[in-house]
Amino acid sequence: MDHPLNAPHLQAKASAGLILALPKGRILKEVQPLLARVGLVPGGDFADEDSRYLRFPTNHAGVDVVRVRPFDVATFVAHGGAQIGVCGADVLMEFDYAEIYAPLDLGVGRCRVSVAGPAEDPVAEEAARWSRVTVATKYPGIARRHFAARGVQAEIVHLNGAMELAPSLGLARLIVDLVQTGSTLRANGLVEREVIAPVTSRLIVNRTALKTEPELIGAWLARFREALAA
Ligand SMILES: Nc1ncnc2c1ncn2[C@@H]1O[C@H](COP(=O)(O)OP(=O)(O)OP(=O)(O)O)[C@@H](O)[C@H]1O
Ligand SMILES: O=P(O)(O)OC[C@H]1O[C@H](OP(=O)(O)OP(=O)(O)O)[C@H](O)[C@@H]1O
Repeated sequence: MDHPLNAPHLQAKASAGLILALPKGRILKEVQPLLARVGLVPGGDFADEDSRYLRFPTNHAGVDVVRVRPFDVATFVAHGGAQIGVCGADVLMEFDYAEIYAPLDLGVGRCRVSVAGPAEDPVAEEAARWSRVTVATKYPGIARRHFAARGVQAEIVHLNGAMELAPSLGLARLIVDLVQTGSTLRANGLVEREVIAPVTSRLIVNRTALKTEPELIGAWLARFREALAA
């Protein structure tokens, strides 16, 4: 009974099923030390990246972890399939789900979402003054809203990766993508034109779950908050 989460009435609620959605890939690696500090240890085949299992038990009875694509974490949490998740601010901006509350900045997955274009395209520098632009991106919502805010209509080419190829192959004049070191842009002859927003990963919560299980979910939030401060 060392921690409030071990209180029997909360364990009983958790055994009804609390699900934490974690993103596959780079964020999962970066968030593992935080999970360790939180004291949440996924079990089963979780450590095996090749495992075909998608849902894993943890050391807390009734708390399971699901491992999904980073974009899908937000959708699982927004629809209440998972009550808590870890998700990039880029994904939250893209979907803008009203059902998601994002109270904690986890400080990992630090990058930015930016507009980029060919280094040798001087016209791209004047994109802000165009009335229409073509933009290749996996963030159609962010791109459309960003350009619409200044009265520019963006014609979107929706790609799931390798956006950097789009300008040289004639799909679009500009791209909207994540930039960290800038080396992917440089390697593909592009330059960052404009930063749309800084990005870090957030702990996200389904608002309805927080209302119906304030004690249980509030206790987990407190635990993450303490682990971040430690
Ligand atoms: N270069 C980067 N530096 C820091 N954080 C990043 C970087 N690229 C992506 N991220 C963050 O990590 C999250 C997941 O990105 P990642 O590249 O692992 O998956 P993905 O390629 O979007 O997923 P999928 O495999 O489903 O296409 C992004 O939503 C963003 O928040
Ligand atoms: O500025 P940089 O440090 O080069 O980082 C930016 C790159 O990182 C991400 O790709 P990632 O490595 O995740 O590959 P993916 O999009 O193909 O998954 C992003 O989509 C950029 O391409």
